[in-house]
Amino acid sequence: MNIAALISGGVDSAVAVHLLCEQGYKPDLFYIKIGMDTDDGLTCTAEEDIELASATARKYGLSFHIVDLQQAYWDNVVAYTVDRVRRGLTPNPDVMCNKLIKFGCFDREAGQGYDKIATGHYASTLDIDGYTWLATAKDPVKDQTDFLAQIDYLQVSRLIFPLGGFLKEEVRDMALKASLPSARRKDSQGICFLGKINYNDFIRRFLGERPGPVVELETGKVIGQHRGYWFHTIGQRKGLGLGGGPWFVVDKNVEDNIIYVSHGYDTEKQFGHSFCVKDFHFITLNPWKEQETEICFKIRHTDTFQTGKVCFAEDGTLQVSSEEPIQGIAPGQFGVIYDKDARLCIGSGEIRAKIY
Ligand SMILES: Nc1ncnc2c1ncn2[C@@H]1O[C@H](COP(=O)(O)OP(=O)(O)OP(=O)(O)O)[C@@H](O)[C@H]1O
Repeated sequence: MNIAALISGGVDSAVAVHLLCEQGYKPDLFYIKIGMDTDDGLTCTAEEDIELASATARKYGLSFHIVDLQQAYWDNVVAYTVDRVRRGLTPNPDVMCNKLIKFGCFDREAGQGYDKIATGHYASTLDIDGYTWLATAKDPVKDQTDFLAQIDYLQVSRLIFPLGGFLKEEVRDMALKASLPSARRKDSQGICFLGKINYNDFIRRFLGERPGPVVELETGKVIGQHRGYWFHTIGQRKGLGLGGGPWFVVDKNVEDNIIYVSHGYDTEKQFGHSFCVKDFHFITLNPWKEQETEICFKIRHTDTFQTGKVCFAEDGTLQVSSEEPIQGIAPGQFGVIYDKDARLCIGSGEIRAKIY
């Protein structure tokens, strides 16, 4: 089998390569460049990544290639991110990077001659009745299926995730035992293009600042000032600069540039019981036969799943409801739906609205 392995310079993808080699495969290794060379302050730690990735390739006698997808990344993922933030929504660049760059543009540029594409994601695949499904990882804390929930059937049926059956500690142990060049490297944090800079600086660069009031939802009282609604997301607690907290962002008025907050950990306003998703994307197929089906779901990257039910409204909108309170439902976030046992990831869609 002909395998292309995506390697980042981090410990996870190096162990994925190690495991493939132990199974007798000789994958070709690919590093994707997505930082912007010409753009001060907005580059990733590419040099160190490339050094460690190529050292792993040398250790196993594998070929190593660099694929430059910087322009595609900026045209697709950065453009999507700025568009959503401008509209007052909460984007998820990692989801779009997987869909459009790692498994989209990469495939068109370099991946086409390969039977399988391997990555160091914590996820797995399961074949059931002749269909391949995206499935969760053994390590619930590291599970990354929520970041993969926009990939399509062609993509999932060609992917392999060698780390799916391991816990993070086991992966770190394997890296140390095999003396991998990246064994002692710290985990990377989220969004690559933000590698070195702060998210607010990134947003400020595109959208500038526009001061406006912070209003207490219950009383209508102005209790502070913000620098632009795009710096704040529903569910946010930190970085509001208000005394006497905790305060949570519970709503935004984009037209009038108002941020609404509510006080206290238990403030009901930060919870909902239901939300709707437009244009829900099924990764493999629609498995729901009943009008209403029990499922698990996530609306952000957490290590626990919530339980609930889904049904389709007449206009094709998917409605997700839960008896447990759902914290910080923010339009733009991906609602990721799993089967009832949180084993299979069924698909995802952007949250349109919280339903009261
Ligand atoms: N720049 C890159 N080039 C090629 N593949 C990448 C790159 N960045 C990430 N990947 C692939 O995507 C997988 C998930 O990346 P992510 O950054 O979300 O997780 P991670 O746990 O930090 O992985 P790692 O420890 O391998 O860096 C990586 O294991 C790797 O296979």
